[in-house]
Amino acid sequence: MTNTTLITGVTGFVGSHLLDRLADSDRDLYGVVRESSSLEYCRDHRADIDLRTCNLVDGPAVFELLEDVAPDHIYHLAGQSSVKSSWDSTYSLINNNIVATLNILEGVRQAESIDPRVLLACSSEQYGLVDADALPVTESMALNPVSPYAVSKSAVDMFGFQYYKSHGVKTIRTRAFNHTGPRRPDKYALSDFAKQIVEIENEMSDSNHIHVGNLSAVRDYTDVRDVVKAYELAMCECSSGEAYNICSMTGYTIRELLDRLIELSGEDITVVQEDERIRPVDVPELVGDCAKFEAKTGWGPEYTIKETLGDLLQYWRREMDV
Ligand SMILES: Nc1nc2c(ncn2[C@@H]2O[C@H](COP(=O)(O)OP(=O)(O)O[C@H]3O[C@H](CO)[C@@H](O)[C@H](O)[C@@H]3O)[C@@H](O)[C@H]2O)c(=O)[nH]1
Repeated sequence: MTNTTLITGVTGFVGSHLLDRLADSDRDLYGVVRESSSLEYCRDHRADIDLRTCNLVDGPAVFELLEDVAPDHIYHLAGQSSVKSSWDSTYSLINNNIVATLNILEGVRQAESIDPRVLLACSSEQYGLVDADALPVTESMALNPVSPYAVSKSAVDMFGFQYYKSHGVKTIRTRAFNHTGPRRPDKYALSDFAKQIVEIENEMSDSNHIHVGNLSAVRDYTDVRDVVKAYELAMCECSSGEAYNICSMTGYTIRELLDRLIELSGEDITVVQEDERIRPVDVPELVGDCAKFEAKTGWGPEYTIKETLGDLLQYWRREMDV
């Protein structure tokens, strides 16, 4: 039995927080990185993480990596995660989300010497259009994806189920609802808003205008640090072949969350909607029910939304310290 964890997407937002969480564990840690990835974060946090360069779309390279590392835990976090840009990158999503996942599942199936648990990072976006009276959504809800991103994640989720049923690959499918926190890239709503607010605070902006998209959408936010805790619990305590929602069970409009960020800053700000930030379809309301996951692991979010938003602003203040 090995004691080896492999993390794909380790240099990404969620990957970096998972690394913070696992850094002091007694497990051997391996990370998969692309040629172009920035490695400083990993090296700063865990000098002895073994980083392997591998293109996950390259099947034979993935098979070789799995044989070589021989993990008993695989956190598969890598992939394209932006819903907004997915309408412009549908073909590359097929590769980076679906083919990459298949390579891992197939590699695990073919490898004779390993039988790891594989956490697949799936998404609430897969539920897509849900009737208001069906909220909060449970895992048994039908998937009605409306973005290319959500279609790709639905395929990842379904392959996870299929590989478990057909081949006994020990997949655990986590369906995380929205999450944010320090280090969140600014292509996502709250981090984008927090960055714009800090630019106004620092007088780096020509005006006190904040540019936004659709503020009426309702989303269920969890702090990324609570999400990676949930991922670790899912890996260690959840049942193979199952899907688990990870969420706060509370919905806010994006407008409410923007207002809270503005209030935390104290700046006088004018909100301006931009057409190019509006999506072809935006799921109106996504609030989850994570009773299944709670019952299995005892997990619940620890960070309040106020702490998360405050830490997000602080992150951008540090990043843009002028
Ligand atoms: N990005 C962005 N979104 C905006 C803006 N203004 C309003 N929104 C709205 O804010 C909501 C959240 O958008 P994002 O932060 O871009 O996240 P997402 O599309 O919900 O996707 C994220 O959450 C999923 C569920 O966990 C993840 O699966 C996905 O990878 C991503 O992290 C959407 O309804 C979007 O239309 C804006 O200026 N920028």
